[in-house]
Amino acid sequence: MRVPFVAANWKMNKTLPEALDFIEQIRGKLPAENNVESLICAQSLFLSQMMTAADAEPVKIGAENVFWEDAGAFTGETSPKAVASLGVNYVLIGHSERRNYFRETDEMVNNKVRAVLRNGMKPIICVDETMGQRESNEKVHWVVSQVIEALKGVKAEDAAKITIAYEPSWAIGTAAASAQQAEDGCYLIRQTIADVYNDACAEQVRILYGGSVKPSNQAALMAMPSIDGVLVGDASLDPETFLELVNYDAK
Ligand SMILES: O=C[C@H](O)COP(=O)(O)O
Repeated sequence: MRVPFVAANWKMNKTLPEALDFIEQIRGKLPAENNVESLICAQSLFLSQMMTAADAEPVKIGAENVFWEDAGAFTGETSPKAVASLGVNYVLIGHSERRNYFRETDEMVNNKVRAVLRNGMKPIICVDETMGQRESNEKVHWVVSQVIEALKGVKAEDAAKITIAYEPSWAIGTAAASAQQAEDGCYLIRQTIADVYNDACAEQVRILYGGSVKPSNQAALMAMPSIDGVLVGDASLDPETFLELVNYDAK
């Protein structure tokens, strides 16, 4: 049984006071984590303070990125080992903004996925798709190849710790994919995991949809059989809206 998952990606937004104020505003209003797992991924520089502030709350705090080496001469990078030492559970890997603006390749994504797992954390692997790729008839679907490449060298027992987010960049910050388009992408990802590993593993992996999710379109998305949750950017920045998203099944 996969627990529904609502994950916020704050991206490069909020100062430390704003982040801590957000935690105060959601305090005591979150669903129990065995009903809906909730997560806020924020800038690494204030993860520690957020972890402390949210310690007694069911919401988890995650990172938006890490480097693939644990330590060394990599000025300005964020060590996965250091992030794990804070007690962080989840790390977003391979977000389309990282792939597009910072030229992260499938190989880098794979290295980061393995670094996150090696340090006892859980990766949320984002796979992208442009409208051009969606409409082309390439033999190997773009989404499929990103999943296969991201999971190279990952053992089946670790694969169950992974979450995959289908985030077509044509739907980020613009108009969301329809629930059926989102379902098609998530279904394809689950089939790919079954092909790479097996059906039991594919049944355990949670698959999220991301791209212009709001309280108004969330229910239709989450009703789809292959969609276990949502990864939310803009709409997650407002505490009241975030509460609506995580308490979607209490409406
Ligand atoms: O990680 C989140 C996605 O980039 C979606 O962002 P958005 O909800 O602002 O479209």
